[in-house]
Amino acid sequence: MKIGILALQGAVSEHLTMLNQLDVDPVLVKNESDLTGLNGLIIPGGESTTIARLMHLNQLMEPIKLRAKQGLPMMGTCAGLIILAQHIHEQSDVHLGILNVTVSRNAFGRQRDSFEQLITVKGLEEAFPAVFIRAPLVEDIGEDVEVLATVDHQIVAVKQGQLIGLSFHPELTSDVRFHQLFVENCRSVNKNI
Ligand SMILES: NC(=O)CC[C@H](N)C(=O)O
Repeated sequence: MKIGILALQGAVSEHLTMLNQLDVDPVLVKNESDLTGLNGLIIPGGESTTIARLMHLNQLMEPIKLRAKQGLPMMGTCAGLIILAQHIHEQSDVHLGILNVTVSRNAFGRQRDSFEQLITVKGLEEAFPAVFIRAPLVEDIGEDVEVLATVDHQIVAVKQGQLIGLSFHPELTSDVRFHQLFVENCRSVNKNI
């Protein structure tokens, strides 16, 4: 199973460390050719405007959008969630615009810049240590979007079909369960792998 990590800016090596602990072949995605044969794609945290600018520069925006429409599983963490979102609060331009949610950038930041909290996640038996850094919040979700986790009644993890969006950074912990969950998701889509 080949799992790509969009490797333009942000927490790329941290996602790589997580994938190296699982039974998959990680691929650093910098150009369109790196998308060939992928069974899943992770969009890391970092700075969403920078990642988006580099995606345009490297001509990755449209090819990734196309693959999402074809059903390639994707997981966006923090800035990655913003990149996936269909609507961004008080911002007219969106990036991939494929995940049916409205996100608000730096929404927790106004209260607490960064923090770690144990959260309950649908599909995980034990609580997960979620690391939030200038994190976006999911303000609104479409009908087909499932909420996986909340913090103080605010949505911080969602799933819509093959797409997972997280406000926090599972790659900044030593807990590999979210990556495992994503890989299982990729495996169930690519049943012959
Ligand atoms: N840690 C993060 O990925 C922060 C995301 C950042 N606030 C953004 O808007 O892109």
